[in-house]
Amino acid sequence: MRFIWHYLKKYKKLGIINVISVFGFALVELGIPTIVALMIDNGVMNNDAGYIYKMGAVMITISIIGVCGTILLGYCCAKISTCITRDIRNDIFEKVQSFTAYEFNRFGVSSMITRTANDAYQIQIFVNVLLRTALMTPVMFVASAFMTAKASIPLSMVILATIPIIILGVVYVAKKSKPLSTNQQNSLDSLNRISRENISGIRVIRAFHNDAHEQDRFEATNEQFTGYSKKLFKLMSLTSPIFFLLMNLAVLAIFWVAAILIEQGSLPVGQLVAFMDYLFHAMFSVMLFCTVFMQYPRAEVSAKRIEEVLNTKPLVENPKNGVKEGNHEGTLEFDHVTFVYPDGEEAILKDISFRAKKGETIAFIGSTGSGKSTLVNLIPRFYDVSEGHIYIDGVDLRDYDLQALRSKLGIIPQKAVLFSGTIEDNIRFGKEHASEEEIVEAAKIAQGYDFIMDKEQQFKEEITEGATNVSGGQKQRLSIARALVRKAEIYIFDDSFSALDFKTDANLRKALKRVTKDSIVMVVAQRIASIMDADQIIVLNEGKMIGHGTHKELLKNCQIYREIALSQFREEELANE
Ligand SMILES: Nc1ncnc2c1ncn2[C@@H]1O[C@H](COP(=O)(O)OP(=O)(O)OP(=O)(O)O)[C@@H](O)[C@H]1O
Repeated sequence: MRFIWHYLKKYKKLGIINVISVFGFALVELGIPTIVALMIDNGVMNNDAGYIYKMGAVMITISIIGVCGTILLGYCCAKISTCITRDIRNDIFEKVQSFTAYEFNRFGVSSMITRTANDAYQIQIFVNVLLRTALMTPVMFVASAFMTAKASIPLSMVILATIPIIILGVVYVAKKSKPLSTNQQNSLDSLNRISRENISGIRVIRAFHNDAHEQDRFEATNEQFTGYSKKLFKLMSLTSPIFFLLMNLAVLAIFWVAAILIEQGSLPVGQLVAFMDYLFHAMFSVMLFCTVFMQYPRAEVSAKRIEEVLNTKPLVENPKNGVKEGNHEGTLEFDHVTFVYPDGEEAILKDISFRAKKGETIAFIGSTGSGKSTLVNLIPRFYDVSEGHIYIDGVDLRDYDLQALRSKLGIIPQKAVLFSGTIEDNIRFGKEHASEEEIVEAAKIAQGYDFIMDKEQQFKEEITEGATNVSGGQKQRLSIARALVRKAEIYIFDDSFSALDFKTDANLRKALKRVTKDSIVMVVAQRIASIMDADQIIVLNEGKMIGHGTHKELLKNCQIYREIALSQFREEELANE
């Protein structure tokens, strides 16, 4: 409830209008039966047509006020509940932006989507019901209970007897529905995860003939989700008929007592009609309140799941008053860096030290799993070092404002990711206000210009979801162009040349040389040919630097580098270098 209150506070004005319309609505709902009673007892019984017309006019006026109140109430409830859901979604999205891979792994992408969409929607439903009924029902209940007691004390006693039974029933339903709601939301997470995996991995599933297995897996989880949903709906749908049964029994008892009272002459007929109306409102208020109470556990589960995301402290935090610029020398330095993944035990990088300056290309090579990607991922602070320091222009990365730090970098990740939109949009992602010339130049350096011009719409060609209408190499070239357009101080090519053919790779490196004179270029590669021109090459093995030098130096003094080189070139080719 604290969570919902936190968001409700923002909409105070609408909340006040909501409360006023609730009171107006209650006044109208209870005013009509009073007028009907007066009409019957004073007008019909005394044959006074003038009195009936007068009361009829009052009734119409009150009804019009009632309609206006109801419309206003509906408007306020809808506006507040949808705005709150929008705010929650925005907050989740903003929070998720600050997450590192560790937090993503902790929640899972599918669960994060369910929390943003489905859990936020559960809150919307609850807030809507809460504003519409939770405020109205106590008002209606107290007022109609007062009116029923005023109309007839003996008849009111009959209703009083049914209330404890209703309360007990509601508490029982609320207790039962909470674990069911938790299980339902968790199985929805699993269902989304399997759907996601199946849709994105459809080609692999088909290639391995695993369609039937995946179908079974999906059906089992779907069955589980349906099971929990059915139980929950059953529980909810049973409450309504049982409640009406109770209400009808109470009505029966009331008529029985009323018949005796009328016969004794102590209850006028008009009072009975009004009483039945008050009773209906009182009971209906209780029922509506029960609905809020029964929906509360579901909303509570969703609120907890959302709060879990919002209260997560990311491993990497933006420092307050972070440094925006260093000494402008154009240097990058690793100083005795050791790194252990947050959920790991062993160090993946051990005591790494090197220095690079602008205009230089520094390359990293080593067997798979030796820590190359981990090393370059420390520069944009996807993770923080466990020991040691990394400096850019003499400033420790942890002291930089995160946005300022990342704006210095042009990253080309191992797996190229493109977004839906045009080719131009995707390149512009690197620099929002890039001119057309800059975009074309970036595409040319990335060796992407020719294939872009071959497309029907050229730079305006739409990239489909999942970038299925471009090849692996084309995707990679677009992601290189996206990084180049920002004219970064440090470029990080994380095995980005592997999807390119040898000729394109060579042309790209040649073109890069021209435009990266004032930048540091970091290249992670598997192919010696891609890095042999680098100013420094670092050879990694099980997280340790086992070689550091130029291609020629390493051929002479690093056994592992020589072995890698010999696996890709003949001895004579290396000798001719
Ligand atoms: N998020 C993570 N949590 C825990 N361990 C990880 C994580 N990411 C990578 N690792 C481990 O860290 C080690 C180094 O991985 P990394 O991706 O840096 O290697 P690499 O040299 O880039 O390999 P490749 O050439 O195959 O890309 C591997 O043993 C890997 O299993």
